[in-house]
Amino acid sequence: MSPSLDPVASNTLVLQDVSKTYGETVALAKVSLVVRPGELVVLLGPSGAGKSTIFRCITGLAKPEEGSVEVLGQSITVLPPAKLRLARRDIGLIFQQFNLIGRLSAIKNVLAGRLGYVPAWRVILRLFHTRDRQLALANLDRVGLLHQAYQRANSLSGGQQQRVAIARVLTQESRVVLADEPVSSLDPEASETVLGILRGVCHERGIAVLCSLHQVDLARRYADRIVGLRDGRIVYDGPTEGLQAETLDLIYRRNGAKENETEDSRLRVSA
Ligand SMILES: Nc1ncnc2c1ncn2[C@@H]1O[C@H](COP(=O)(O)OP(=O)(O)OP(=O)(O)O)[C@@H](O)[C@H]1O
Repeated sequence: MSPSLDPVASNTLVLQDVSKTYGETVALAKVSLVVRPGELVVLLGPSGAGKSTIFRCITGLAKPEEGSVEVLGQSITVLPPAKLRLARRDIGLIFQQFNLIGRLSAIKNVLAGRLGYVPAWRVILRLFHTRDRQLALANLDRVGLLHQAYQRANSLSGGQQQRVAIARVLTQESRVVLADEPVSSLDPEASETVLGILRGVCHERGIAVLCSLHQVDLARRYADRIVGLRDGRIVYDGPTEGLQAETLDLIYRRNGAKENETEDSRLRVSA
């Protein structure tokens, strides 16, 4: 079924035939994918495959030459700047390097998730409503950090900082979350904790999560669905069980797999 014809997906994240080039480099070639509410989709692909470009197209930071990107039914590719800013409120971002303000407490970082909702003067004076503070505390509790709410962010471990970043997107009340290599700088134990929480909140709150990873074993264990990207093209879209050696060869082009796969050689399994 074409992604845009799926009635559930029309309400979350839909990319259809998205192409993006940088000079001679084809970063994305006719990429179509859907992330539904409460679904954690992991993007796998070697360096340069186009994962970050997908994220930039979804947030409107990169403009595709062709195709459309829809977030919660709004077409990001054609929104005027003021409306794009509003639409971005629905897109929570989780980065490899956490992007917290280190000298501020965990709760102040989490409250930053409300910035799109409160007037600028309240932000400058740091006057958040009680409801916002309660929401921030509840979300810190959800990620297991309530007792560290007033600790400076830069005194927390990497795993704890990433959990603060998750609490921030929950406080933003984003219905779409993009996580760009969220565990790349974490040790194995913290990686498991962070991905477990991300999957938990995705399922509990019906958030559509698109998450890029470089660790195939983690993708297998935490994803609801895998999208494999190679040279800007989707070469696999299907369940985690389909991530066998043959599929990994296609994504990572190992064992002498051909340099130029044709359209027919792509493996596309419906989820
Ligand atoms: N601003 C840019 N200018 C020129 N080329 C770019 C730019 N951004 C990305 N590219 C190119 O587009 C292709 C896709 O890059 P992208 O960063 O999306 O890959 P990636 O899968 O996120 O890689 P990584 O896993 O290393 O982060 C690469 O060939 C890259 O060099």
